[in-house]
Amino acid sequence: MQLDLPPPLNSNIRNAAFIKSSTRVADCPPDKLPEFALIGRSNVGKSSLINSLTRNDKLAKVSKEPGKHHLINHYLINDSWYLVDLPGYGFAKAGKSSKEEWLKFTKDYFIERENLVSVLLLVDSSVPPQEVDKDCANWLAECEVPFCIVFTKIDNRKRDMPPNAQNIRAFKQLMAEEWEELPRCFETSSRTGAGRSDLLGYVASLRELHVRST
Ligand SMILES: Nc1nc2c(ncn2[C@@H]2O[C@H](COP(=O)(O)OP(=O)(O)OP(=O)(O)O)[C@@H](O)[C@H]2O)c(=O)[nH]1
Repeated sequence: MQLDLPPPLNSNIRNAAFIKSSTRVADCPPDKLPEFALIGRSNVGKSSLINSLTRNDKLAKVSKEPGKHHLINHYLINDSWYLVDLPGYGFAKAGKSSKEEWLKFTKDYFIERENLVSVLLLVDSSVPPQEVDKDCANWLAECEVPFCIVFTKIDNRKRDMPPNAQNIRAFKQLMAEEWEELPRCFETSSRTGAGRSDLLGYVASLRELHVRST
């Protein structure tokens, strides 16, 4: 029997453009196109990953100083879907009020944004598991927001830290204590491009499912 499926979407990125920064969900671009949001601790490498995926070093601003941006940044990919950079969480200098603000801000986004297909939760592989990342994963699951885990900086071995592969294993073990099944995990480096095509392929397959279901 021949199944009448749409042709698979191409995972290549041909063009990418910054569209706008929003301070409120209400100000985001119209929610007609599928979108994928990057979230993670401040400095985890969100902007670098956007630049690596799009092969455009100038698209998203890479920062030396953590926790500087408090905006929802929309990038239009191939004129057909969005990559969205959300403010980082868990930066050391943040006071209680800015943490609460972060929670409210991003929670609104997750609840209100109907075209959100999946969150990419970025976890820094160069440091041992951080409680705040596990909390974020649990929080996404509780809110029933689909997400995958993207380990970043696999090239970046810190001298005083355990090897990255060990940190990744430890994070998965920590999650496995509470989760029956782990979400999809990717191991990436924006420096070397490792994991890039796997992640783009996954995003393309989710977009295909999304297109079929709408
Ligand atoms: N070695 C290495 N360094 C990386 C990688 N990705 C990001 N970095 C570095 O990590 C730092 C933070 O990167 P960003 O991409 O600005 O991180 P961010 O999550 O967007 O930061 P905020 O906007 O502060 O939340 C920069 O110094 C990057 O050069 C990577 O794959 N390998």
